[in-house]
Amino acid sequence: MTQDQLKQAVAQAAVDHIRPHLDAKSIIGVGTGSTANFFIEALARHKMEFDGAVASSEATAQRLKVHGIPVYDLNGVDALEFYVDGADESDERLHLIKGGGAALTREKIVAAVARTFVCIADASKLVPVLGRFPLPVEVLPMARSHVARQLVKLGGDPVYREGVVTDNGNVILDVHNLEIVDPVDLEARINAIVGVVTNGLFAARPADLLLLGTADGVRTLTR
Ligand SMILES: O=C[C@H](O)[C@H](O)[C@H](O)COP(=O)(O)O
Repeated sequence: MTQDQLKQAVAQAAVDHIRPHLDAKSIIGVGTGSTANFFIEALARHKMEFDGAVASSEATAQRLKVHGIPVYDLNGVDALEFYVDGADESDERLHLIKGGGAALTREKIVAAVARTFVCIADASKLVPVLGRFPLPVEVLPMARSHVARQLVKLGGDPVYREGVVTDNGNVILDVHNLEIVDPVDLEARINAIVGVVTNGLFAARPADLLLLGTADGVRTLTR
């Protein structure tokens, strides 16, 4: 199976998981990236079964609209039962690294509102210890050098993601070579640096369910 087929399989599994819980008033949180895009395609086939979606990026909002799914502003939404999104890495406890597509801040906000965060990923994303994937940190542009110096003090090698501006008008530092022994602690320490908007560790609020695409089928991991 190709990686895209694995992503398609988990996207379909996520739709199968949430469908029994949908009604005409349901609004679904939708993530960003290639795996989330497969989810949008699969979800669109059932667009008459729910009300609409909240998007974690401008790109996702655009794609949802193209598929005929109404997009709502998160501020007007009281509750989200589900948030479905991919990840760059997950450990067995469903702590994640996200932000390879620079959408981490809005993703973290939508995930915080959702009651259930369903993560969808192909098997290559499951790792024993987080950190092989460089950790994305969204930073206010004027604080870039200051934040980079603080990240070096934490043991990382930050690299400015040239040419990338987030949907929020900020920049990204990708932090290489971090030893992520305690993801919850590191998430909080990086977020405490002045100028950081947020970082791509989803550890204080991990996924609730990981649907993992493997050659033998979709594996379900829970916390
Ligand atoms: O900013 C992007 C997101 O965190 C994505 O969910 C993550 O990068 C995974 O993307 P993909 O499904 O394309 O591997």
